[in-house]
Amino acid sequence: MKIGVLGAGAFGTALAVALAREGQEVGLWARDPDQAARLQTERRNERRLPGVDLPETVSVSAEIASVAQAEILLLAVPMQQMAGLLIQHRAALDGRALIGCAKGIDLASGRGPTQIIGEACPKAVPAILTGPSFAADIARGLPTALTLACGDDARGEELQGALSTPVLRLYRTSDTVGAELGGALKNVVAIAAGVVMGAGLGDSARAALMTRGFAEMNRLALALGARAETLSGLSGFGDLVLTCTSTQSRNFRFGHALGKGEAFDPSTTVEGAATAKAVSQLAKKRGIDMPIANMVGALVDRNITVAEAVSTLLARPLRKE
Ligand SMILES: NC(=O)C1=CN([C@@H]2O[C@H](COP(=O)(O)OP(=O)(O)OC[C@H]3O[C@@H](n4cnc5c(N)ncnc54)[C@H](O)[C@@H]3O)[C@@H](O)[C@H]2O)C=CC1
Ligand SMILES: O=C(CO)COP(=O)(O)O
Repeated sequence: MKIGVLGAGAFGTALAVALAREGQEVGLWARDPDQAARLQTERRNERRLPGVDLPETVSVSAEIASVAQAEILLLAVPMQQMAGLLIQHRAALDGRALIGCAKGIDLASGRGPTQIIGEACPKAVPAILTGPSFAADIARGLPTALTLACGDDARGEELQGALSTPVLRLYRTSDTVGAELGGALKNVVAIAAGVVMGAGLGDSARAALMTRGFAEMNRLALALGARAETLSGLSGFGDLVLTCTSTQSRNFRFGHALGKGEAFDPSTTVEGAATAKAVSQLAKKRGIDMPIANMVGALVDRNITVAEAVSTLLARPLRKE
């Protein structure tokens, strides 16, 4: 089955490499014609995925219409760009199996990837691929387990089969809400974990933060219709552990810089920054308590200092676990 990957950043390139290595024919779309031409001739994406060669079965193009002819399309662009991309290229994309790979909530609409896909492309089959997986690990062929969520379970099963490889193991669910909220919310908690470590508060504080962050993730996700077991799976708990404990995570590193009072490269994709604000808005509307997400949103906007954020969290009333 031919696969198209839209977005030639770290994750899109890594997925293209992993699938092509198994003999799949993969079209990779880069919106910038110069970048597409460079990737096609140099066979490397040194900026986003250094040191990894593109297999011969990956063809790179800046023409979305040709890549969009594939049976399965993976959308590997940042969350805040996804709605615009789908609307701009609706004619080429509607009616296809569109698998969102972004981990976030759209700040303008409060929606996650599958809802954004469904609204922009009503005839598409929306799905999401998420779970603990650094692009660099996938590209190196290291073993990785992911969650593929599709509301139509029969289509989900087809996609699971088409996108699994011996080292890329996809588990399947029909709980798209849980899968996308797990991936989005863990990025917010990963920023907070980075802040804790950057500010020198220690491993015990990070463990406490992760645990209370997980409680917060569940609170919002269950209120929005997610299943608890999805949040306890790869897309929630699994990815929370990965991103809160690894310096490979950009969200963690961004938080670490905040905690240390250091600058951070603004061109780096940090999904949890906008998503913290989107989450705070969603939670506020529903009267759900999300103290960690609120703090991360305030820190990102520089409305509060790290010291104030920590003392506010520690001063909350004592309560039952
Ligand atoms: N890098 C990783 O390890 C993983 C990333 N993800 C998710 O994948 C998504 C993308 O992340 P990365 O690839 O890592 O980011 P990245 O920053 O490496 O690449 C993003 C790419 O999207 C392109 N892009 C941005 N707006 C676009 C638009 N409107 N049209 C076309 N292309 C556009 C950029 O040019 C860039 O090539 C994020 O939501 C991230 O959370 C998920 C799992 C792992
Ligand atoms: O989602 C990821 C790993 O599962 C990648 O995390 P970062 O976006 O924080 O680098």
